[in-house]
Order: sequence, then C-alpha cells, then structure tokens
Amino acid sequence: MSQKTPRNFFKPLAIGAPDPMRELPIRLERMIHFVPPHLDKVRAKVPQMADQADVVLANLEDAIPADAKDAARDGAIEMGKMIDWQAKGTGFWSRVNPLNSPWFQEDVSRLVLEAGEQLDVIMLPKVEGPWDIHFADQYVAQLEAKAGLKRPILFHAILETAQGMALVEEIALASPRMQGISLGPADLAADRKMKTTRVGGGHPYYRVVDDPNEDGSKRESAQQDPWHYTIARMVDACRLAGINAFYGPFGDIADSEACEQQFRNAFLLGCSGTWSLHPSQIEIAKRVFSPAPDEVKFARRILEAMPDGTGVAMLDGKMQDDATWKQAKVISDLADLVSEKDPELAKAYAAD
Ligand SMILES: CC(=O)SCCNC(=O)CCNC(=O)[C@H](O)C(C)(C)COP(=O)(O)OP(=O)(O)OC[C@H]1O[C@@H](n2cnc3c(N)ncnc32)[C@H](O)[C@@H]1OP(=O)(O)O
Ligand SMILES: CC(=O)C(=O)O
Ligand SMILES: [Mg+2]
Repeated sequence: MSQKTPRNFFKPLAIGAPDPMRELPIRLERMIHFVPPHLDKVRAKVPQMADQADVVLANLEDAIPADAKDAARDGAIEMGKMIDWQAKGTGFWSRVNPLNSPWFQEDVSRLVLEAGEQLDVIMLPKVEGPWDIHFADQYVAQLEAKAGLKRPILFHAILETAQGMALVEEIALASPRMQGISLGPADLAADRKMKTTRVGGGHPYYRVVDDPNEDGSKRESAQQDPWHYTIARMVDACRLAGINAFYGPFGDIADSEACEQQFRNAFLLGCSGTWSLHPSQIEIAKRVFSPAPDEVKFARRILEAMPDGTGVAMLDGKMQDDATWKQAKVISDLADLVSEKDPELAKAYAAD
C-alpha cells in the first residue's frame, strides 16, 4: 500500500500540531497579489493592497535577488503583522523558495514560528511530486506544534515542471493541507523546452492555418492557446482532490487586453483566480473572476425554475435540467461570495 489509510490521512503529523482541515474554508480568491517584501516602498503599500486584493502574497522566490532573500523574509514577517488579516477578510500567503534551495528551511521555519497565526497558505514552487508535499507537510507540522498554532497552514503548489505536470493528480491529493495549484507558465515552458520568452498568454506563432484557397488568396489563420491542455488538466486534478485551480502570472504588464483574455479563458475552464503582479492586474482579475451580472441573473432564474434541482424546464428556448441546475449553482454561489465583499457587484447581481 503506497497511500495512508483514510483514518490516518487526517491525523496531525506532529504531536501538538493542529488537526488538518477536512473541508477547505470557502474564501473569495480571485487574485493572489504578489508583493516583493524586501522593497520598503512597496511593503508600505500592503495595507492599501489588502483593501483591494482578495489575497496578498509575500514573494520570497524568483524575482527576489539572491542578496535580498534575508531582507525579503524579514519583510514578509513584517507584512504578517502589519494588519489583522483575518479580521479584514484578506488572505495572507507567502511563496517560499524551493525545497532544494539554501533558503527553504529558514523561509518556512521563520514564517511559521514568527507569522504562523497570520499566515493562511504557503505557496511551494517547482513541486515535482507528492514527496515534496509530504516533506513540507511533516516539517510544517513540527513547526506548528512548536509555535502552538491552533489553525493549520495550507499549501499551494505551483505546476512548473514536466514531472510535476505528469504527477499533478498525485500532488493535488498528497495532503489535506493542499488548498490549490497554480500554473507556472515561465518555468514550465523552460522545463518543457517550449520556445518562448513570454510569461503566460498566447504566442503569435502558435496557430492553425486554413486549407489553401483555389484562387491562391491569403489563407485564414488563427492563434491557438498553448496553455489550454495544461490548464484543463490542472483544473481536473484540482477538482478531483476538492481543491482550487489558479491561473498564474501574465508577464506583459502593459498588455491588459491579452491579460484579460488569458484570465477569462482560465475562469471559464474552472479556475478560481489568478495572480496579479502589478496593481493594474488586480482590477482585471476582479472583473474577470467575478461572474457577470447577466450570467448571475440567468443562473438564478434556472435555480428558481427548478427549486429542488430536478426535472426539466425551458428558459428563453434553452433546456434546463439537473445538470444545468448544478452549473447555475456554481455561478450563483460565487456571486454570493463576491457580494459579501463587493457591495457594488452585490447591487448589480440583485438588480432586475
Ligand atoms: C514567473 C514568476 O515567478 S511571476 C512572480 C514573480 N514576479 C513578481 O512577483 C513581480 C512583482 N511585480 C513587480 O515586481 C513589479 O510590478 C514590476 C517589476 C513587474 C514592475 O514594477 P515597476 O516598473 O515599478 O512598475 P510601475 O512603474 O508601473 O509601478 C507603478 C507603481 O506601482 C507600484 N507597484 C508595482 N508593482 C507592485 C506590486 N506588485 N505591488 C504593489 N505595488 C506595486 C510601484 O512601486 C509604483 O509605485 P509608485 O507609483 O509609488 O512609484
Ligand atoms: C509562476 C512561476 O513561477 C512561473 O511561471 O515560473
Ligand atoms: Mg517559476
């Protein structure tokens, strides 16, 4: 047997560590806003970021120079204490350095021991397989026990190696700490030897071409989405495990239109949220990952047409049944969650 028995799966991994969660907390996580915590100027904006974003993340990994790793770690701990995250209802996460780096151990131990009460989620980069989650799981349980934490810290893995991709289901199922998985399109592209220098999004050379025209006129062609397979597979793995899938970074900060389209594709395929690297991407994510008022109103008409969720009904010429009731419930539940945080959208969802 290579897996734990069902009863053991939910036992704490260290004496004195909190019980693992059986159900994930239901939280609005439309965007995970990345903050470089070593920069005093940006760190000073954290309270403002916490007003705007659903999740604020202190990034310790890539994009933080090697000589600023200690300062970033100090800054992350300071961020944890800057506001009462739980009272505010904003998630506080940190992306630590990879398990094979010289920084992982200190990143995790200091975060858990010094900011463990504030920290909701540790984001683990470059996860290769369930063994990475198991190692971090045991280590964090030891630290939680030492810190006397009452609430377990959750894990979020980044899918950014071919091996991680091949084992994505096992990663998603590795521990009750797993909260979700994000696509890491930059590292994944490099590991797969994809020929791109972009961080996410489409590529003008990745396309299909129409058949030749008899008159020799120019053939139509259309760009394709190089991330479709990866995102769809990640969503399936996450939903199999009852956790959440997220798009990752969109690196062309200036191209808000392409960013919005990439986010929307991920939203439609089942992702709960995305990353925002720059303040301008917070608004884009908010717009995309909150359901549109028209969709919410139609979804609620479906729910009203079939109060017990069974049977068949016609709405505007479209057949509705138990399955579309479930689709409608996904949208309506998300709208309820958004409404708790966003009075303007709540009004738009309630308007006739
Ligand atoms: C592949 C991956 O791993 S992706 C994850 C790793 N990468 C990151 O985390 C990058 C995070 N983002 C950033 O570091 C920055 O946004 C950059 C480097 C991309 C661009 O920064 P800048 O060139 O300073 O952007 P810009 O000049 O438009 O910034 C406008 C303002 O927003 C601030 N700002 C920029 N990014 C952020 C941020 N992530 N959070 C809060 N404030 C920010 C700037 O400090 C600036 O403030 P100011 O007007 O008071 O001077
Ligand atoms: C998200 C990330 O780390 C990457 O794209 O490599
Ligand atoms: Mg990466």
